[in-house]
Amino acid sequence: MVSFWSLCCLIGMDFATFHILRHVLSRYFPLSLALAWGIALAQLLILALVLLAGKSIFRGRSFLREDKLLASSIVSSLLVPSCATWAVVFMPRTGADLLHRWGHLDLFICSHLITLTSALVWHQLFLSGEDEKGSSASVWRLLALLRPYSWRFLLVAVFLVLSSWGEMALPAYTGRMADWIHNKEDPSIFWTTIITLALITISSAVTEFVCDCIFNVTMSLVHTQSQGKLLFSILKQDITFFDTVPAGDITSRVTSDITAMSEALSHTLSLLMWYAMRLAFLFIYMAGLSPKLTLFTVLCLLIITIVPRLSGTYSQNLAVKIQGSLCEVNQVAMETFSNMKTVRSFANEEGECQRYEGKLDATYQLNKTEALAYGWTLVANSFSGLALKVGILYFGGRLVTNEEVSGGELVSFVLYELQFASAVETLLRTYPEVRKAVGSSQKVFEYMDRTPQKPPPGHLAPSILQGHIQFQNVTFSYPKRPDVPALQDVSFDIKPGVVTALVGPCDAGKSTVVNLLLRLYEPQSGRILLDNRPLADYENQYYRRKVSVVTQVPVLSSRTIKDNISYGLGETSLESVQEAAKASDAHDFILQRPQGYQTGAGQRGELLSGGQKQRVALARALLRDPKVLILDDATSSLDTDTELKIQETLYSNARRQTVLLISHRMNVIEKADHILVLEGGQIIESGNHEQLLAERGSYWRLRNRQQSSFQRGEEQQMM
Ligand SMILES: Nc1ncnc2c1ncn2[C@@H]1O[C@H](COP(=O)(O)OP(=O)(O)OP(=O)(O)O)[C@@H](O)[C@H]1O
Repeated sequence: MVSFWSLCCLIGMDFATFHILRHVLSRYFPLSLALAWGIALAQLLILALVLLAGKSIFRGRSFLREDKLLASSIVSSLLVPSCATWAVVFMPRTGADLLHRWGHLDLFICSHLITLTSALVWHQLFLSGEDEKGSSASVWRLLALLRPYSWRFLLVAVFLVLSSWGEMALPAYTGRMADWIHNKEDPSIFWTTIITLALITISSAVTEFVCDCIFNVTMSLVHTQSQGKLLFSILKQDITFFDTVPAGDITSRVTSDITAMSEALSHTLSLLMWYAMRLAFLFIYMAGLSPKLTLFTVLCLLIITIVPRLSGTYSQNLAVKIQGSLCEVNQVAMETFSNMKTVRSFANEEGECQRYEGKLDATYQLNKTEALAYGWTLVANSFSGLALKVGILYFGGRLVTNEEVSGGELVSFVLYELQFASAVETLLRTYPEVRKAVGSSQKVFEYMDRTPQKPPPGHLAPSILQGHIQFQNVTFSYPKRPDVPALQDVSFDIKPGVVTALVGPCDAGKSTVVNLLLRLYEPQSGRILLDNRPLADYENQYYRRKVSVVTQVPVLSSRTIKDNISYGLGETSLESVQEAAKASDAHDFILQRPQGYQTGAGQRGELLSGGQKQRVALARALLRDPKVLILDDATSSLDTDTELKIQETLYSNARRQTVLLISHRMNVIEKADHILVLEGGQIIESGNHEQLLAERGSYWRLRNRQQSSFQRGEEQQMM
């Protein structure tokens, strides 16, 4: 909206320019239409120049910045000359009178009031401005959700028309009864009227029932489908999205936002439909009875709809803020529950409670403001509705006394008017809810419309894969830390069918290599090839089957151990699961459980120890018989014996599989066929164990450091 001060300035400038121009020009020219147009155009030119100058001088500030002021200047400058021209052509006396009064204060105020009212009505009917464009776009997006069910809504519309039409019967027949009583007509008319009225009322109730049923069933279908669609859109996002958007935020969108959106949509849509249809019928019937009174009603209606529009914008902004605040509350709760052991071990339950209460308090403050805003909206709406009723009754009363309508018609009209006013009131009350639904839907649509930032899916799925991996000048930084490269110009080969070890101090970038190999992220520059083809060329499912990873802290889910091992493979035989478990040395401990492979692993695998989880995860990777097996510190929780057993399996397998081994334990690394040393995101050494020791470089230092700390530990134990 144009700011108050900008408007005051415009009116002031308008007044000043008009009077100066009139004073100067009327000295030389007689008062005529030509002079009026001359002054108006000169005035418009000056105002436009001042507005343009103000816009460039006060760039970035709201003062005098709005383009809408130009439209207002055009209307206010040209209004009187245009009216005078029309009047001179069609009503010469009025035209002369208008020209004569031109420049007087009353006409000046009147012309500006007309400009202001037109601007308000224009603003009311045709949304403009950036925010509002956004909301109207969301309203269309909301309605687009209903498009697949168009035929159902067509049916709803048919029943709606029938039922609303039936509702018009009561006032019409009441009017007829009033005329019948007044004129003492034939008694049979009384019974005919009553029976017809009863039949129409019953039919209207039945059609309303059918309409309600179809509508509610359709809306719950819309809700379910939108929820599924939203979850699907989120799941297909790139990992960067999950890195940057807090989990609480995402959960909030899938649960509370979409529910709020659907509920508001179904509730407000049904109200809007019913009352809009009723209004249409009431308008037709009222216009049939008294066009004058109907015109008066509609004009009043246009003016009072400005109130909900203003409060609706405020409610919408508040709704967005409340949703954001709720997300933060959820985020704190989720973070606390998922780190419960850490919270307990640092005895920080009270601290977490305080953090949660702090976030809740912010939400409470916003809710309080929302409650006040809602209360104010209700008061403003009922006040405007009441003003409309009083106005209509006053104007209607005058029509009766002027005998422009009959007694029965007046009764019908008053009944229609009351229904009309209550329908308007309901629509006004519904309006902030529409804005609230739009507020909730904006974020939901933001997620639904988000295009994942990943390369298009590949289709390569060769029957024979060597498992040769090449990193060629790869540079990568995480989206959360775009300025700090985790890998810098890294190039190396992982030869097929051999065990390659990646070693380096903490934060060297070892897990980042794994993340890139898993295609969780895309490098900013350089290429990663598998059998000389970029990773993105491979079909996703194929790639996930051929490249398997076991991480240091494997994530298991709350299903049986067998199902955890065969995760993502569908129906798998127990024999093949057992074979994989034997290879990862998990078979024995699984059989010791009362239910063997059917034992539940607990939520996130909490019923298993760290070492057991690692062995189950290793079995899960081995079951897929991948061509490339990546072990990212995957045996760190195992004892030496178990680790040795697993190593034997890997090395015996090595002729068939490419293995990338990442470990901090040098005794695990030294047996690898090829060793890469990574430091500060760069490959600084490569070769086999003996070659690297001979170089006496970083690898040599790492090994010595580990050996001396190991010896120190043993000495301390012996003391
Ligand atoms: N998701 C992430 N977002 C932002 N930065 C990250 C992310 N993951 C890792 N990093 C940063 O990238 C760098 C390399 O981390 P990476 O986990 O690859 O090292 P690492 O060699 O595997 O370490 P460690 O041996 O301790 O596991 C570190 O500086 C780390 O802080």
